[in-house]
Amino acid sequence: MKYISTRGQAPELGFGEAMMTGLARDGGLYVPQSIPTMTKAEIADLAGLSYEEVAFRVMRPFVAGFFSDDELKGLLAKAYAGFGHAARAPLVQLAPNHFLLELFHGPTLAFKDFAMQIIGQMMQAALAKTGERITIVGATSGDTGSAAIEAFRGLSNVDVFILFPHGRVSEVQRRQMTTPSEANVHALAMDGDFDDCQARLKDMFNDFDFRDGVRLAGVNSINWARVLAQVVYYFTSAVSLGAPDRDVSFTVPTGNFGDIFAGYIAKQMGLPIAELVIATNQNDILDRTLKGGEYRTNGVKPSISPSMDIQVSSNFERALFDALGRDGAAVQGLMNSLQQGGGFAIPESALTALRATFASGACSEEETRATIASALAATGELLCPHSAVAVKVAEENLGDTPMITLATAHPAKFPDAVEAASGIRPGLPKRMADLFTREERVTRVANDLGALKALIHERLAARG
Ligand SMILES: Cc1ncc(COP(=O)(O)O)c(C=O)c1O
Ligand SMILES: N[C@@H](CCOP(=O)(O)O)C(=O)O
Repeated sequence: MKYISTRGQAPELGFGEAMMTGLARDGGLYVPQSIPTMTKAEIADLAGLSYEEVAFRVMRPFVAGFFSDDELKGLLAKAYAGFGHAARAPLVQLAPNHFLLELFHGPTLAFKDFAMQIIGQMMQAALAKTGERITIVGATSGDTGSAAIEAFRGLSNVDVFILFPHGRVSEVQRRQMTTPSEANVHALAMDGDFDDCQARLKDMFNDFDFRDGVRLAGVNSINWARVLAQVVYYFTSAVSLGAPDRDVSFTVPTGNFGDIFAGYIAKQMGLPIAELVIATNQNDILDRTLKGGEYRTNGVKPSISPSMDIQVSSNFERALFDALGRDGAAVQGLMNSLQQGGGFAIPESALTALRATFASGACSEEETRATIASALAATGELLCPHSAVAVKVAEENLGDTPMITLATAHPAKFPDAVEAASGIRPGLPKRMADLFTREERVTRVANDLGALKALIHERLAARG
């Protein structure tokens, strides 16, 4: 399996190199040269298998040539052993044709654990083969950061620097990132919003002296391996509702577009997905784009679903690449317009292709709060604000096809917002009971590339 860049100018890589590289050297994102498909019979055979076994069958063709079957099975077993639910991603029914896929039973209580736990295992196995040491820098609006720290804390050959927007993540999210005491964990609270954090991360990747000097690696969804691991739960949930003999649709709370892009890959692989519905909060750039044809940023507005406070949606580039007929030069042109002018118009044929796969809807702050309350009253399910955004948009898109809505975080990560909406203050699991009394370790940093690079160099030198 070979991987190519969405901007067409970076070298083709195998799975291991693409995973360790992160951002392509032309600024693009790696995608498989072609998508392996599963037959109807192969999909039907997934029924009744464990999550790990489905993951093995779905991921295997993408990693073949880098990990042997036995290695992959071993890594998957370790990755999901720490999840707090035997099914890993249980499906609960909300209404006759509406199901909720609970993706918050991992160690940090968000869907990010599904990919981060296996990427942690895969990267460690890759490093063991080469004896290298790497520096991970991640940008987070709250959940990727803690999941990355959890996956890499305490390793002697990996340093993890996490940039999060100062004052714009929940207290639980912040403490998950600032209370680990391991010396290889560096939490950095940056002035600005998530888009600024992600822009500085990409700047670091595009500075080859810095990138090569620190052996920079990325664990955001710019890393193809992150997207790949998220494809699996589309299969487990759809099969449990009758796929491949029955179509299903998905509604996905969306920010950086990694999760819904994983659904798009599942569909390409042959899973019968009727609709993929993008659900946004008041940062509705993707909804506006799908409806109006113009991708234009208008400033990040802080919301009660802070992990989705994103306007520059990194993985949308992967969808555009396909919609533009895999024309890397065309993608590069649009990305230049985004960087220089804050947006671009999507060519008509690409827009038609996007609309053939994706639907969309946006949910206001008020609607988010009302949905937390109404879902609790109707079903007993206490939703986090991100999941509530998706439930609201899903409800507007219900039809004859079963709808699966992704619940991406545990409500206890956002206790203030959930309590204000429902009157119930969700509690953290026992293993996290001391989160609020643990000592925090965090460095406040400016939105300044030079200063960030200097700080990372300084920390690495101090670690020896
Ligand atoms: C809880 C939660 N829901 C939804 C999202 C959006 O996912 P994506 O960025 O893959 O679109 C995020 C962040 O990515 C998140 O942390
Ligand atoms: N919502 C995310 C933003 C980063 O997304 P990623 O999937 O690209 O890592 C977060 O919680 O950090």
